[in-house]
Amino acid sequence: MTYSVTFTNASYSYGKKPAVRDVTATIAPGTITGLLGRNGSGKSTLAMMMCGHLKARGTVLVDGDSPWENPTIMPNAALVSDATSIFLDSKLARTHELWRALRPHWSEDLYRELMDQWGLRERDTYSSLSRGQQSAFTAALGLASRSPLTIFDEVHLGMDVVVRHEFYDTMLAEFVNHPRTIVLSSHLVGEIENLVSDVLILDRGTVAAAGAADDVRAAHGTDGTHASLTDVLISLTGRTKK
Ligand SMILES: Nc1ncnc2c1ncn2[C@@H]1O[C@H](COP(=O)(O)OP(=O)(O)OP(=O)(O)O)[C@@H](O)[C@H]1O
Repeated sequence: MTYSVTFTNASYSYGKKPAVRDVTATIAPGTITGLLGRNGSGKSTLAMMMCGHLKARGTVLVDGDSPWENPTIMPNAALVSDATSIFLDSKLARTHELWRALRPHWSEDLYRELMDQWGLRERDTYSSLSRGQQSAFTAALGLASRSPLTIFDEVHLGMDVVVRHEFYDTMLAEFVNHPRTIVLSSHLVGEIENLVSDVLILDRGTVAAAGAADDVRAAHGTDGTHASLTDVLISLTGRTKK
C-alpha cells in the first residue's frame, strides 16, 4: 500500500517565524524521495506537516485527504525522527508495544530480525542506549511499521557505517517486497544519492527543485553529464559572497 502526498501553497510558521512557505509539490506514491536542504530549510517541519503532527496553512493531502487529526491517515503515516513516539525511560519493549498497536501494517518478524541484527535488547531503556543505538532502534520501528508513508528524518545520526548500510539495504529490500512511499531526509547526500528516485529540495522554506532525481541532476550537469546531488544542492542553496 502506498500513499501520495500533495502540497498546494502549504505553509507553516512557528509563531511569527515562517519555516515552510508556499510549498507546491507532489510526492508520487511508491517512490523513494530524498527530502534535501540546508540546516533550517524546513525539512523536519514539512515532514511533520505530512504526518499530521503540525496543522499547515494551504493544503496538504496524503492519499487525497488531509492528514491533520485524520484517524485513517495518521496510523499509516510514520515519522521516524528524534520526535518519534518513544518512551525515553521505559524499556524498549513498551515502545515496541505502542508501535505494534498503532501501526496497522506492523511486521513483528522484521522488527525481531532488526533488533537481533543490531544487538538491541527489549529490556534496555531508550535513554540508556548510545546515540547510534537509539537511531538503530527508531529505524527498526520505522522499517517494521511498513507504513504506506514512511518518513525517515535524519535517522542515520550516530549510526556506524555498517549499520547505515544495513539500514539502506533493508529499506531497499522492503521497498521492493512491500511497496510503500518512503521519504528520506539526510545530510549524507552522497550516501543516499543512489537510493532515491525523486527529490524535493528546500531552500529557506521554499521549493528549490522537485521531481525525478535524474532530471534534476541532468538540469544541473554540463555537456550532457549529470551533476551529483551534492553539486545540485551547493548550486541551488549555496550562499556565495558577491
Ligand atoms: N519548535 C520550533 N520553534 C520555533 N522555531 C522552530 C521550531 N522548529 C523549527 N524551527 C525553525 O523553523 C525553521 C525550519 O526548521 P526545520 O527543523 O524544519 O529545518 P530542517 O531543514 O529540518 O533543519 P536541519 O537540517 O538543521 O535539521 C528553522 O528556522 C528553525 O529554527
